Amino acid sequence: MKTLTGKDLAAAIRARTQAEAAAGAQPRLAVVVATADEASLWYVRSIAKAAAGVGIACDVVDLGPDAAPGRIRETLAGLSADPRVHGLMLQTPLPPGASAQELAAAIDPRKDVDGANPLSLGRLAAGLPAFPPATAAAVLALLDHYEVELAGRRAVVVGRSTVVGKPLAHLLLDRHATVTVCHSRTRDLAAVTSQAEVLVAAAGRAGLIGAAHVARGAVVIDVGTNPADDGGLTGDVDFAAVSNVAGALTPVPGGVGPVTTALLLSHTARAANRPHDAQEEAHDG
Ligand SMILES: NC(=O)C1=CN([C@@H]2O[C@H](COP(=O)(O)OP(=O)(O)OC[C@H]3O[C@@H](n4cnc5c(N)ncnc54)[C@H](OP(=O)(O)O)[C@@H]3O)[C@@H](O)[C@H]2O)C=CC1
Ligand SMILES: Nc1nc(=O)c2c([nH]1)NC[C@@H]1CN(c3ccc(C(=O)N[C@@H](CCC(=O)O)C(=O)O)cc3)C=[N+]21
Repeated sequence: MKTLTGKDLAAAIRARTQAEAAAGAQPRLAVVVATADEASLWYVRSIAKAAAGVGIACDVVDLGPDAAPGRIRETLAGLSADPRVHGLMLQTPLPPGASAQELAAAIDPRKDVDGANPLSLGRLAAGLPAFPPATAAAVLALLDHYEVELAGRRAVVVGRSTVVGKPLAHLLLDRHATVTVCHSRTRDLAAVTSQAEVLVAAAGRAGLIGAAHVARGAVVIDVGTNPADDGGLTGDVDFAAVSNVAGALTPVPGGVGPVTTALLLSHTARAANRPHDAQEEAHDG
């Protein structure tokens, strides 16, 4: 069994991003936060730290866990219109009553480095240039880095969220995989996932994927980041059990997570240097 770590790939992406960031005006990423969720705040701190390391300015705009949806929307609209800001992301979760899907429509698609605006997902689905969510892009980047063949192969994604499962299904389809998406209403999950040659777990349920869910030799990517009893993080995959069956498996931590952060910054550098790259037809002018 091969362990597919993300650390070296993340470092390579950061090095490339640093060079790209140094090539033009300093890129700036704004992260809007309206939560007290510890995992989410950890991610924000790690984005800010990694940004500093590659020469990208990062503004964290913390509106507090009680922010009204209108206030979040106005903040996003203001940052969308601010020419100093190249990348803009709205952190989830959000306060009760605030819809990420609705609010993300206020993010200028050219600055939508985490692919959250419904326009970005629509363009992705239509095969048009757009920034995919950094997490979905990280899964593809890991598969490419380890030269995992996708064309013609059976891929199964567990999870259908707008940030991970859905965009990932489109990215895999684009690469000519035969894609099945599972969710909480899927009957006999193991019967479906054990057909996968490439299995991606993005359900947010610790240990959901056990040995019986995995075909011998399959490549398994674990997107889950669940709080563990020891205060650390654990994935959706039972690592010990599945490592006896899978051909290759990503660890948590140290797998998809670091690549996600690196790609968010890479998208920001690209948005700064080539603002029309991702959204050629979304805006005229
Ligand atoms: N490493 C990284 O960079 C990132 C990691 N994550 C992690 O990935 C995981 C998923 O995140 P996210 O997509 O936002 O989560 P959501 O809660 O939004 O979505 C979870 C999905 O999994 C499905 N699901 C839940 N339970 C089961 C089950 N028992 N069997 C089958 N499907 C199930 C849900 O089905 P239904 O639609 O029917 O409810 C839903 O589609 C989380 O652990 C999160 O922390 C997220 C973003 C980035
Ligand atoms: N709009 C939005 N987009 C997101 O992508 C998003 C979000 N909101 N809200 C929160 C979740 C969570 N998330 C993580 C990213 C990286 C790590 C990561 O790098 N984790 C380290 C380990 C961290 C540790 O050990 O504590 C690792 O996996 O190696 C974790 C979690 C992105 N999220």
